[in-house]
Amino acid sequence: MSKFADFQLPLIKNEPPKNYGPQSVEREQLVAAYRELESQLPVTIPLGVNGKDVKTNDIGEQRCPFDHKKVVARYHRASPADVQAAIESALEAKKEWENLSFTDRAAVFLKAAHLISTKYRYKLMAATMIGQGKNIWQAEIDAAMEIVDFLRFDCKYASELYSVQPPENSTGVWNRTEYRPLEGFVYAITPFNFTAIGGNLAAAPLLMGNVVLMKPSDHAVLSNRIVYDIFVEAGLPAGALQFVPGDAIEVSKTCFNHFDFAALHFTGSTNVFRSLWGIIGENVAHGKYRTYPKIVGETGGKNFHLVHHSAQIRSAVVNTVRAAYEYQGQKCSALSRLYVSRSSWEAGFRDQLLQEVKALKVGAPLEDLSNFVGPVIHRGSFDKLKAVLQSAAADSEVEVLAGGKADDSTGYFVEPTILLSKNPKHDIFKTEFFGPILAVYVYEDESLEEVCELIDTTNAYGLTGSIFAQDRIVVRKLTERLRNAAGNFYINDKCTGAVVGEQPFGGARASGTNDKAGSGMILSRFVSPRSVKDTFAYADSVLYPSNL
Ligand SMILES: NC(=O)c1ccc[n+]([C@@H]2O[C@H](COP(=O)([O-])OP(=O)(O)OC[C@H]3O[C@@H](n4cnc5c(N)ncnc54)[C@H](O)[C@@H]3O)[C@@H](O)[C@H]2O)c1
Ligand SMILES: N[C@@H](CCC=O)C(=O)O
Repeated sequence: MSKFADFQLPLIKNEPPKNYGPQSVEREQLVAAYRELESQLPVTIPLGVNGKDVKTNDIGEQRCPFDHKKVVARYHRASPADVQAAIESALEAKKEWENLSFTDRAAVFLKAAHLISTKYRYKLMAATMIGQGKNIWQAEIDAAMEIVDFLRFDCKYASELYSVQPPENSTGVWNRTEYRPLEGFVYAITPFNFTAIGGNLAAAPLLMGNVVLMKPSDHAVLSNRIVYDIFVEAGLPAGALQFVPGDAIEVSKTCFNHFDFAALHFTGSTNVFRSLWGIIGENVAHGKYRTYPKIVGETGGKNFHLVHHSAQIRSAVVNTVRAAYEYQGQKCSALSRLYVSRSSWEAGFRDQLLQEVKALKVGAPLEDLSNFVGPVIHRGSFDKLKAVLQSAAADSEVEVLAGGKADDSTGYFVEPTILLSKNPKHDIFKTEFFGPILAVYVYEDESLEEVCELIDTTNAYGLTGSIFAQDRIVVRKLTERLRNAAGNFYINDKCTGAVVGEQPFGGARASGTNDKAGSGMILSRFVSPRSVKDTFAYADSVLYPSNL
């Protein structure tokens, strides 16, 4: 592969938001795209193997969470033989894909970003709204802005990584570091809740020259397939990315049993990730793989807001409501435990919080644009959340301050709920519910150290957290004290809404490997660097001076 210049990437900037206000062009175009997609349901989705659509005899259904009778997609499910074929054709495609220059690989993803920002923006948003139950704004920040940002910033970070070269060359020597793609294939498993994350789980390793098998979440097959099609339209060669929806355990088993399995790129729940790590670890112990697979996973959270008595109350309330209830609390970053000082609680926090939460409208995204809270994703989630509400209502240690009801007559709707408890070790402060349920503990103003200890040790997670305080000395102390409690830490802001290029995202402890999606750090997990020493001097004596 000849090289005649060091090309510069175009200036990489965040995708600007559109605002979708009344009478705006973007609102009109989005609604039109939504209606068009709605008229085409159910969409048939084949596998994408070696660049070809493959149909199987095994059909799965993705249903609309706010209207569960409506089938959004009928998707073909891969058998073990289909997955095996996908792996072999990915390994075949690898030779050409990894030998393309970085410029050409980056061009594919910059073009995909452009296509999503323009031609496919509203289609991808509509699929995310109908399939995953997002309202307009939540779809815009995910299926338009964040995915475009991932694709563009990945190119910038990859280019920066490639430029990291050994700082020293002895006389007559040229040292170089080559960032080789992994030997084998990458297996990407996507979550339901972010179209952008699904896209980036495939795109990040692909950009570094890897080939990828993508198993979409059963509840995001439509949006994930549109992303796959966009990558292909942008010039991704056949076979570099294989789209294999199917039984999660079966598809994974075939991947994990393959000698050339080189990396897992996962986003989803903690328990699933732990079990996958166990399977891979066991296989490693039996020498099943060519190389030690990389394991990259972003998982659950039980994220906190800590409101100090010096906090500006109104701002802390507004941020609390948004963080807990946007997208029905189904962001891994969502707020689910609030620790508020008694004086703030009594000086207006409580009343404003209740007033705001009771005013939140619940319903389908386009039925009424003022609906702030939509449906939870599926029957399993609805049943689990309903059981949490029932047990809270019967629990003498818990007071239901707002919400508490659930209705699945048309869609999976759960009321935005506030649970107050005097027991800070209650399960409501420990378990990730992944729904619109906020647990509240009111602490005495003078017990700041005790509350920090609670935040840090009550559960196993370490994903996101925020502190609200105007007193700068307190801000400094809390920032130090809670250093390991969150991988994304916010001061006087909500614990959701990380922006690629601004706040690389991820947490440690039970929340994941903290490789930070939307940064160069994660890209470095998908390469196997080679150090090359190129010597120009001739050797002419075996003995060293010290041997003389
Ligand atoms: N930390 C982050 O960056 C981040 C981002 C988004 C979501 N999440 C987490 O994801 C979870 C919600 O997403 P979800 O409901 O899609 O999670 P999930 O764990 O149920 O599913 C995630 C993916 O794993 C697959 N899967 C499920 N069981 C499997 C098994 N036994 N073997 C192999 N694959 C399996 C699913 O089919 C899906 O594709 C929450 O816990 C949330 O906190 C974390
Ligand atoms: N990056 C998103 C969360 C992604 C997880 O679901 C945020 O910061 O809110």
